[in-house]
This record gives sequence, C-alpha cells and structure tokens, in this order.
Amino acid sequence: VTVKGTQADGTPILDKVLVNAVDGSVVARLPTIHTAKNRELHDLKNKTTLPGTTVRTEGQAATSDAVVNNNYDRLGTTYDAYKELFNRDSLDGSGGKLISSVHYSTKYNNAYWNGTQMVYGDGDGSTFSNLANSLDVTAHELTHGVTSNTSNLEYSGESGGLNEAMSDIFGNVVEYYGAGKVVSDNTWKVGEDVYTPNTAGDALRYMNDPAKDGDSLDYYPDYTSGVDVHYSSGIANLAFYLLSQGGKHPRSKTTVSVTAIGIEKAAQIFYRANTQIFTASTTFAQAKQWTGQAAQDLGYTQAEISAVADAWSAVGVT
Ligand SMILES: CCCCC[C@H](S)C(=O)N[C@@H](Cc1ccccc1)C(=O)N[C@@H](C)C(=O)O
Ligand SMILES: [Zn+2]
Repeated sequence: VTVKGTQADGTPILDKVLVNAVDGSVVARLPTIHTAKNRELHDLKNKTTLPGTTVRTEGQAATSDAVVNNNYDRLGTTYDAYKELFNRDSLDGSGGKLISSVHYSTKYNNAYWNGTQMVYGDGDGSTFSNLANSLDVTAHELTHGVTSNTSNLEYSGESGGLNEAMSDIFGNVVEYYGAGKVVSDNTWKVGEDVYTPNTAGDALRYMNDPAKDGDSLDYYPDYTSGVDVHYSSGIANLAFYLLSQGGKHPRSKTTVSVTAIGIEKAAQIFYRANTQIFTASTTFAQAKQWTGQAAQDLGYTQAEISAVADAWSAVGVT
C-alpha cells in the first residue's frame, strides 16, 4: 500500500497494488477508495434563499461562528458513525456532499431536509435553542438524506411515519455512537439538547414512551391516515426501543414481552431494512416483515429474529 496523496481533510489517498513477491513487479492495481466527509457549510444570515454564503468546506479551519463550527463537527460525527457502524460513505454511499445551511430565517423552531440539503433554524431561545448545535437533530436530518438515496420512503401516510422514525432512530444511534457507544436516558430522547433550554430533562419526543409528548402514537391500531408523520413515527420508534432494550409496552397497550438484543444489532437490522429492502410505499406491517427478513439476512439467531417480530407485536403491528 502506498500513499498516493491526501484528501482535503488530510486523510491519505491510498494506492493499493498487488506486487509479485519474486521480482517486485506490479501484478494488479486495486481501486482507490475515497472516504472523505465532504462537508459544505453555508450561512443564511437569517434569510431563506438556499443555500446561502459558503462559509466552511471540508478540511477548512474553524470560523468565528460557533454554530457553523458545531454543525461542522456534528456532521463529522454523523459521517463517522455511518462509516464505522454501517460502512456507509456519506448520504449516497459514495462520498456525496454533506450540504448544510445554518441561521435559516429568524427564530425558526425547526430543521429540515429539502431533498438535497440540510437546513437549520436558530430557534427562538424558548422552544428551541440553536438546532444546528445538536447531534441528534443533525443526524436526524442527514438520515433523511440516507433514506432518500435508498428506500426513499414516501413522506406521507404509514411510509411517512416510517421515514420520520428512521431519522429519529438513527439520530439517536449516532448520538449513542457520539457518546462513546454508551446507552443512557438521552439515547431515547429526541432533541433533548436543544428543546426548551429553560426546562431540564424534557425532549421533543420520547422513543421509549412516545405518548409522553402528548401527541405521538405508541400503538398501531390508533393509527389513522390523518396523523402527522412526527406522531405516527412513535409506533416504529417504540418498536426499535423495545427491540434494543427489551421489556413490555410502557402503557400496557399489549402484554407482549420483548427480549433485548441490544442497540447495535437493532440498528444493523433497521439499517439493512431501510437501505436494502424497504420501498417508497412501505407500511408498518411490511416494516415488521422486512426487519425480520433483514435479521435473517444478517445471520442473527432464531431468538433474535423472533424478538424483531415481538417488538412490532408489542406496538400492535400483528
Ligand atoms: C418545515 C417542517 C419540516 C419538518 C420535517 C423535518 S425533517 C423534521 O422532522 N424536523 C425535525 C427537527 C428535529 C429533529 C430532532 C429533534 C428535534 C427537532 C422535527 O421533529 N420537527 C418538528 C418540530 C416538527 O416539524 O413537528
Ligand atoms: Zn424529519
């Protein structure tokens, strides 16, 4: 292996060649695999015309704006998590650009994916502090990019709830990775680091008890097509939590007892399902079937495969 050069962020570009041990002749040249984070940050300066002024690209030094620097770092952690856990090189699996625009509009209490890039509001300081500073918000939005490059789950109806759930799930899987692969209460809270800065301990959503936010669903029979995708996501969020940690429905909507398989195996199952099996119109029933299929494809034990089905049964997906 020889170093053929360096990427913008300093990582080496490796030249892999197969050499004849006798005479040292090059027998074959292996493909050079580029893995760079490929970040591109823009400052919207509280306007709304995307993408805004380019303020920091991959490998460039920190700027004077802490929000830009924080989001740049969160994108880096998210890239690293996807590479290390799932061997995925960016949104599209081949080093696609991570385009992010911060300081969107004024006091904007949201962040979103517009089909090609991430956009972050500053929050109003009461409902949200700056959303661009948050790892689980950043990973939530970047995961919409992964989903749009893979299953492309339609952002409405049951597939819309699944789309939002993928973003909450991998948002927190990345947060778990960023915390040093340690599970804590925060692993199951969504947006806790930027939601209501004046109230400690609360969150925008709760994967381990979705109904705690007063709106989210935790039981599939309660689903109707009019439910906001941020609330129907609770059905899949709770299934993921129960598969990871084990236990029963937090509000006794069912009596199914789920055996824990751990967050990393649960993440591998949901990652493979979302990126290799789900289609744009996937329903909750198909999600149950295809996460089970993913567990089987991954060579997990019969008990682990059964735990997947149990997790969905626990939230009323029969
Ligand atoms: C313009 C409306 C866009 C809504 C869709 C984006 S992807 C979204 O889901 N945003 C997240 C932001 C987030 C993520 C994680 C933690 C906290 C906040 C979201 O959940 N938005 C809520 C406030 C909503 O739009 O109801
Ligand atoms: Zn979203």
